[in-house]
Amino acid sequence: MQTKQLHTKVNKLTGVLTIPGDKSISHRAVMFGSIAKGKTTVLNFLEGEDCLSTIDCFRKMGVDISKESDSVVINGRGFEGLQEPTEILNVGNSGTTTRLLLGMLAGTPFHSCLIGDESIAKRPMKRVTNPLRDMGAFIDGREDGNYTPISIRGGTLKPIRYNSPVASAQVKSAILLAGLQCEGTTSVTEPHKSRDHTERMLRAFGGEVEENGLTCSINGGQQLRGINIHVPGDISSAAFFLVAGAIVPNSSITLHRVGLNPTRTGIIDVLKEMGADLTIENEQIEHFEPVGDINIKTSSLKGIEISGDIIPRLIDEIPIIALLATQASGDTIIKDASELKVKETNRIDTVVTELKKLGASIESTDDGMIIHGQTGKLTGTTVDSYGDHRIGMMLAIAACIAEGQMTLKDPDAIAVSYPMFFEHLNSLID
Ligand SMILES: O=C(O)C1=C[C@@H](OP(=O)(O)O)[C@@H](O)[C@H](O)C1
Ligand SMILES: C=C(OP(=O)(O)O)C(=O)O
Repeated sequence: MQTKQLHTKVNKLTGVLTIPGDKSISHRAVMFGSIAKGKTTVLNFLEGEDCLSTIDCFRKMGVDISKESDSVVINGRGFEGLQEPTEILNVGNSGTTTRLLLGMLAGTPFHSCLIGDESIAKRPMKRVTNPLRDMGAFIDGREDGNYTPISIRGGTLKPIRYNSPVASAQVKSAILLAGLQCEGTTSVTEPHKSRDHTERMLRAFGGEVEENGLTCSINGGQQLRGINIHVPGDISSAAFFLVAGAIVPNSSITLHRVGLNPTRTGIIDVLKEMGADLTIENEQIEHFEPVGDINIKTSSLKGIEISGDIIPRLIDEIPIIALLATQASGDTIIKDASELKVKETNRIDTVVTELKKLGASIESTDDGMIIHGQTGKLTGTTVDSYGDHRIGMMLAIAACIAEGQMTLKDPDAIAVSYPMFFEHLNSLID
């Protein structure tokens, strides 16, 4: 197992960063580009391992995808251009690849088999395989199609009206992508609004999707056309530096061209409510997603409650929010977040275990955690990412305010979403 010595107790973090491309949007750009007709050019594509897994899967289905100096170019030939893969499709560590791909393959007239890494093999897939079976796909896998390896043979699909028990963009997107391949109207209703990148991108590719409150509907048989996309910086990656800027003394960090899609900006709302010194400039819509520049300075913070509708808007940021809360006065209570248990790790357990090792006062609850802020200094020790990129990055930011030495096990996991993370962090350290 690889380990990395982390920078501890840094004096300040200052500088400007351009955050790498959004992971959710990069996945979708390759997927929609593959099922559209014509050329799609993607600028600022995230070269993280998860998105590379998506490219690899579509190449195995015969899609011509090339990497140019500053872009990825996809020559789409429509759904009918996808070919039966002769090899297993390896989704790596990526839940988004697995679930959206299953939605696409639900209607393709061939067989495919999906495998991934150890973490993917533990993530529940029935949330998509059940509704896709109801639509007419033939699916098998471990525990009746709940876990990879999963094999799928596309069928002649019929539309459904699906009431999703979870607010999940992966579930919503999988069903909409299957709905695109059947006659009639398919709709998905979710308990809270999840990220809407699929809906925005479908429209940008010339498709139509209706949104009515918490329900999204799509008509089958639409033909998408290739487009040019400039992927915004990933707010989920920016979050690590937003928190770092707020908690490291004497800091001021500016992040350029960060995606500010309202279904993703829960982290900004939380930082502001906790009292962070944060400003946003140059807000504009680029292509079909809002972007802007964010500045954050060392801040005096107070604990808050985070629950309900905001949870899907910051679900991937909860590990770094937990660290933020250790530096705030009073308690921060995170509720309604049991989805954390089915991410790359059980993020309630891994966050609480690792922050406790550093001396934080934090406890897990059934659907979240309670953090008692400012109860003492964090002290360096050996910590573990458990192969989860977001846990690894949270711990590297924790090191910046910890005393003593700190070693991170399995730092390479970070390349899943942010291969340049340590270069970017080092560039801000005095
Ligand atoms: O659709 C997407 O791109 C994603 C949706 C979220 O998952 P869920 O749909 O499971 O909430 C998120 O946690 C994941 O990182 C990316
Ligand atoms: C949960 C995540 O991604 P995925 O579901 O695509 O593995 C994440 O990036 O935090």
